[in-house]
Amino acid sequence: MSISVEPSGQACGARVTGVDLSRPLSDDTIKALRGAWLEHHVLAFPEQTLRDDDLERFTQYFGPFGEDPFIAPIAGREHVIAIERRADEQAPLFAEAWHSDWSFQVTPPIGTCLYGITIPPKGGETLFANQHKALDTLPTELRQRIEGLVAIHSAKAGYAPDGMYGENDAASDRSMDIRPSPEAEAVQTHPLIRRHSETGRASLYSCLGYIIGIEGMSDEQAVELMMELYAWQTRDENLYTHEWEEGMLIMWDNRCLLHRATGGYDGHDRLLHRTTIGAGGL
Ligand SMILES: O=C(O)CCC(=O)C(=O)O
Ligand SMILES: [Fe+2]
Repeated sequence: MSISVEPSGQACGARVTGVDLSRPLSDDTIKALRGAWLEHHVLAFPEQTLRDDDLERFTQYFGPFGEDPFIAPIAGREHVIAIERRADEQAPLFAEAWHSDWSFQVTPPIGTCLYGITIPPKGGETLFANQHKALDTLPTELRQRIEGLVAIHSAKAGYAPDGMYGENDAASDRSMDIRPSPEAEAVQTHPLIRRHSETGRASLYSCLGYIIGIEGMSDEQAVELMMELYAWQTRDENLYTHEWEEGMLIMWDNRCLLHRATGGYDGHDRLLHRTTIGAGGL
């Protein structure tokens, strides 16, 4: 069996076939997959039949597990969470704001793996925005304004007790096991332009879901600048729309992508299992 990598033709993303992820992979295969991942930023492996053991083994080929706060792991697993929505669920959609996973951490996970178990017949695509491309094409004037700026990230808008998934959400019928905490008030800074820890390529690292301000700027100034930047980061030219299939595993690179969930599948269940890849020594 030889591995085939077929680019999506969009701003990032490739479909990988010719590899069975329910079996241990050779070092050569892992190396080839890592190379393809660094090149395409999102890899999609269709037609896999994976148990959580397989998902965990695959994840660890690329780094140690990340730390996943605020969402309880599924029963019997420390590092697998369920991204879940029932057919009749009325709670606001999870992860609909553009974000890079856990960007409020000191060292956010370099990647995320997501395996499609129950996939609705339509809707529920995951959108990705290539932030190398967004930076490379950024108008010079805007780039000059953000050069050297440092953003303040926090989980509080979502996961503090008074955040989106906190008390306001407590009476909702959300099926995901989200555990808000005062710890979500913590803040962490990251530069708006960052270098990728493996390729050294620069990208934008700005994230609507978690940024709460910019160092040295008033809130009004920061919001205005962030909105201008987001419009550019997520313009059509930078996007890849990922369409799910049951039995498909994807892995994406949080260092150079934003992503978000979409709805459009009311009346259908959706269930995926997720792990994160920590930075380890990177
Ligand atoms: O549900 C989705 O499509 C994406 C959810 C998400 O943001 C994540 O799992 O990190
Ligand atoms: Fe996410």
